[in-house]
Amino acid sequence: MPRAGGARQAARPPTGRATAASSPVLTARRLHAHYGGFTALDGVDLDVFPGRITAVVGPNGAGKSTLFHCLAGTLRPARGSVRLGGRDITALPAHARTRLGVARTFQQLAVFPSLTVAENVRVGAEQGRVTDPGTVERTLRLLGLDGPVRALPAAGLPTGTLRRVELARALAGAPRVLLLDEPAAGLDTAEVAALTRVLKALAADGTALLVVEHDLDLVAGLADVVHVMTAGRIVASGPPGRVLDAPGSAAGR
Ligand SMILES: Nc1ncnc2c1ncn2[C@@H]1O[C@H](COP(=O)(O)OP(=O)(O)OP(=O)(O)O)[C@@H](O)[C@H]1O
Repeated sequence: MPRAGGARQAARPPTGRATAASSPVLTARRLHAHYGGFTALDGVDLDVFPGRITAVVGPNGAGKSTLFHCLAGTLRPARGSVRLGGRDITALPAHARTRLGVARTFQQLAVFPSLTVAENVRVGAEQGRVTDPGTVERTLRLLGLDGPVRALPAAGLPTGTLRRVELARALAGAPRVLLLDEPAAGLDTAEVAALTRVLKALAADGTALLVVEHDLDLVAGLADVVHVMTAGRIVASGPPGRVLDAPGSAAGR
């Protein structure tokens, strides 16, 4: 992945346009979710700010994916609310949230194998908040997909490239909020470094990012604020240096 232009060197504190945006764009309040009799989310509050990278970490089974699904609209919480800007979107399905500017990537890659790279990205543009052909080209360039690879079918491309295609697809609709589920899964060290630069550049440009990630070193180098989940609750929040390295941290670094 090529260097993204304008990437910030440091993620903290937010700079540029982001500084003025002090109110959260996406908020979750008192979210509860159950699977049968099992409580997976037990009153989660979360704020996602424009121009910042917010990370959620925690041990297996903590409820991270359940929270992610509630934000993306693929799971309805039993109680609590999700708001985008001032609007209550708790009852809106995923595609309606995408239209309003909440884009996501998937832990299991989700691209159309028979479509080319550029066609996949165009699909994302059509599903998003803004349909602007220029956005597709800009996004392909940002992710280093504007060379010959743009005309190749997605089927058979390496994981690192497909992760970029998926990210490009999510970005092509010019989202206000980008939800990333394990974005570094399957990437090598160089690809993770390149991904980090792209995500920081997006945040510097004002996008709100939420990352659910197992790789705590990536989170340490990426996030402005980290929330640690355990047993369906957020048990610690703060800058990565404070939260991840705290003695006995539930983040487990
Ligand atoms: N569809 C389901 N049916 C029943 N239980 C589920 C279901 N999905 C998740 N759970 C349970 O809910 C709890 C939270 O799961 P969740 O996947 O949200 O955790 P997680 O923090 O994302 O874990 P991981 O890091 O392993 O992905 C776990 O105990 C899990 O077994």
